Amino acid sequence: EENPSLVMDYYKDTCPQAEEIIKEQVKLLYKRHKNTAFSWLRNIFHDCFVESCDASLLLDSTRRMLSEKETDRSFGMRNFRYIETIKEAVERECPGVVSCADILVLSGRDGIVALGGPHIPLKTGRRDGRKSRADILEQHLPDHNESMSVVLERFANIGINTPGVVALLGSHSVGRTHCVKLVHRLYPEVDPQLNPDHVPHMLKKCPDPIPDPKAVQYVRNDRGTPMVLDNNYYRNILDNKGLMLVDHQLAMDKRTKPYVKKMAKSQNYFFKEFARAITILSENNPLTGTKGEIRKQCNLANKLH
Ligand code: HEM
Ligand SMILES: [Ca+2]
Ligand SMILES: [Ca+2]
Repeated sequence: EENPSLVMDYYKDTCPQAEEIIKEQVKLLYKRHKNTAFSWLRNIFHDCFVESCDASLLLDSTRRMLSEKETDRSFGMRNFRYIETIKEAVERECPGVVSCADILVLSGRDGIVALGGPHIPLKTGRRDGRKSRADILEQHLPDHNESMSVVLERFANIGINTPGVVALLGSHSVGRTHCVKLVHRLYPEVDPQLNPDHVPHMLKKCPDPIPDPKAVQYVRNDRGTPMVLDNNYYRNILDNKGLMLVDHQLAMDKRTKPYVKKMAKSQNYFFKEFARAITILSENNPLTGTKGEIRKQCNLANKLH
């Protein structure tokens, strides 16, 4: 078949331990560096949303092409070297069998669990792309102060509806945002839409209108439960404590606000919509069958002979 679909447990005959090994590695890494779980979750968005879940995100720059990782939209992304740790563990057991694209998605799934989120059964069988998609990345990934209309439209393009978008942005219930992405809300004057109780904290964390690019200055996305993927994000944004403009808009826009309120009230509803949307995102336009390849190392396309 030309375009086989993703299936549950694709590796059951070729590498039955694959999902178990990935889960174990995600747990071990999480013990040492809690923020790896944030990265695995964010990776699903940045890889899958730009045309395809093909691990193009993980490729290093070459002489001919800029990596996706090095674009401004990928600002702050981290822990890529630990994806190689997971890949190496899988390769030791089953060399050349499991794609980086599947490892990226499954580590994201297991990262969500580490953060207290739902367990989401996901299909596998993705293969790895051979080229960076940095050139078209901005056509897909919204900017942090994009309008809600653009955001909703871009997600609709891959089949994710409004409650799905609201749920996915709940990922900003964990992790951090660097001051470079926030200073426009603080200087030259403070955005009057920001909760005045939240402003001193933000000013303390981001004291310079032009942050020193080398200083690691950031604000935690959710001051209440920064390490937990929960519905506290929705309470924050309803309380005008959303850091990015997109977060704030989500609680203001009449199309999204009803879902924000519903998710603020019900963690169950948030998790249900989140699981549904992650599933759609993770199945966006994968390479299957004979397309692409199984990379040996996640940061490099294989050498062709
Ligand atoms: C309109 C859509 C979105 C925009 C504009 C956006 C933008 C951003 C920005 C600017 C940051 C801060 C990066 C930094 O300064 O270090 C961030 C962090 C993060 N985003 Fe998003 N995001 C969006 C949707 C998503 C989605 C759909 C997910 C997951 C499925 C996600 C997961 C995360 C996570 C986990 C972090 C924290 C990363 C860390 O602490 O290392 N985001 N996002
Ligand atoms: Ca990709
Ligand atoms: Ca939280």
